[in-house]
Amino acid sequence: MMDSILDTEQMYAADRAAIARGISAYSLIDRAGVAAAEQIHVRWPTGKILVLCGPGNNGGDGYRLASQLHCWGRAVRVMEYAPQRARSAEAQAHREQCLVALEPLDETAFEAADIVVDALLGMGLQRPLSAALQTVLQSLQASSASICAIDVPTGIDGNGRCWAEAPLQAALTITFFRKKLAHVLAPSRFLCGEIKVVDIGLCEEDVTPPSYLYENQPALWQSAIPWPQPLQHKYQRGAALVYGGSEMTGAARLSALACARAGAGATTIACASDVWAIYAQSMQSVMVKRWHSLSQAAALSHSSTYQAVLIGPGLAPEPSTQELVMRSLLQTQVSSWVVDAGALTAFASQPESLFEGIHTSAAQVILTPHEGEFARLFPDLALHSNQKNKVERARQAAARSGAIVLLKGSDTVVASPDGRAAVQTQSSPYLASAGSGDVLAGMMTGLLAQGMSPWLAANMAVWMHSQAGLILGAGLIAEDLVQSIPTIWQQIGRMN
Ligand SMILES: NC(=O)C1=CN([C@@H]2O[C@H](COP(=O)(O)OP(=O)(O)OC[C@H]3O[C@@H](n4cnc5c(N)ncnc54)[C@H](O)[C@@H]3O)[C@@H](O)[C@H]2O)[C@@H](O)CC1
Ligand SMILES: [K+]
Repeated sequence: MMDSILDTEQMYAADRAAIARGISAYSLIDRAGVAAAEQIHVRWPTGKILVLCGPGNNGGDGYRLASQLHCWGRAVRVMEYAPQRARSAEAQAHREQCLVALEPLDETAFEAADIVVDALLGMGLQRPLSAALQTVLQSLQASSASICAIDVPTGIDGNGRCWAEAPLQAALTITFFRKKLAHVLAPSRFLCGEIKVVDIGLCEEDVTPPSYLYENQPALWQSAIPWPQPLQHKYQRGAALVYGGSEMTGAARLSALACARAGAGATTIACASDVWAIYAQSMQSVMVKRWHSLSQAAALSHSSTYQAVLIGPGLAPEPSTQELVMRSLLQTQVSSWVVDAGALTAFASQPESLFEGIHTSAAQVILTPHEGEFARLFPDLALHSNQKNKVERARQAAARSGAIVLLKGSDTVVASPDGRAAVQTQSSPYLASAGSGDVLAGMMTGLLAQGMSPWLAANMAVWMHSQAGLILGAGLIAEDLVQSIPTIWQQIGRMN
């Protein structure tokens, strides 16, 4: 079973469940402190350590780890922020038992330390930082010390929400039991530096109800990979249809090639007859079908010739596209659909009709918006008009639309209407380039054509796309992503 990712509430609930089955709150801090000390000692075997302890249990972890490092002979100082604040009995007990002298916080000491441990605030952060605390963070950041955050870098909460003008940037973040949203979503993930998850005696059964949020890793979809069988012919591997636009013809061509390289046995582009020659001249392994009317175009997906359809790349966001989507989707016999790009924006003025179409259709649909397209379809869930985190926004969009929603970005989230969600945590900024999304949609369509479920195909395609970005790096263009798909397949093959 894969480790799930928790939000702050789920982590507090898991702590309570562990306490209820007999692990004391004191012992949780004990375990957290010792485990964190081990990580720090391994990562920085030498050097002077300064531990900054805040008023809550995050500070409690700080006192405990300082004692442990002291026992191992490390040079440790402990400085307290807001020592007069009331603290939990367990944090107070660890404070009283701290083997290192407690000093008031003194910013001038930062420069003398090689490693500063930030145990100021953790999951309990729930209001904007005071100006005084922000100044402390600024001096710390300006110092040459390496910063190790306990649980989360001070300034962001466990769900990744930022409460500081400039939250701390850590080199290492040590967290407990499971990663929290802050460790996987952007931009907070980038403030954590390297992330180490340590065991403090909690188990998955302590998470009730279970969390259905995961990191997108091969373990999520590996067992469902549609490896071709020796006796299969090309149509048994899966046939895919890609609707091509009349102006931006490159998009559907990229998608179709990615679809074929993702393993569809036969890929067809369908386009209006006046642009047929453009497609036909440039495609070789991909077939090109022409249509003369919208109803002819829609009818292509009314038979069971294809197992997957991609509609949107290169299509104009206009009423005719909306009509094509509705006409084809409502009577489709193709089981899996990807609706992307122009086919999403075409519904900007009436997204409910798209959702109604999806609910009515026999097909399972994946919507693949970036934040801009998402805002057009789900204005109330858009990034700047909704306080909720990206996972929650995508989950609500999936529930509303009845589709798998793949919300793109440096932390692409795939959310299913049934509540499952996954976050892609490894990605490359070079993927933000023209045509990259067309390749992603094509790869997904290719996997769907081979019979993968939409949930798994969406995640696997996102992972493959990210890997391609990481391997290619600077200088990549969308065409390179298509070319690199065989390399990614080889990489996946070696994992089996
Ligand atoms: N049983 C548990 O709850 C465990 C907690 N652990 C640690 O405890 C942390 C959570 O502990 P807490 O819930 O006590 O939370 P924190 O230690 O993060 O902070 C809570 C304290 O900070 C204050 N505070 C909140 N926002 C503030 C702000 N903007 N400026 C100044 N003070 C602010 C609160 O009033 C409260 O006193 C975790 O992040 C983790 O490090 C670990 O020891 C594992 C077990
Ligand atoms: K912290």
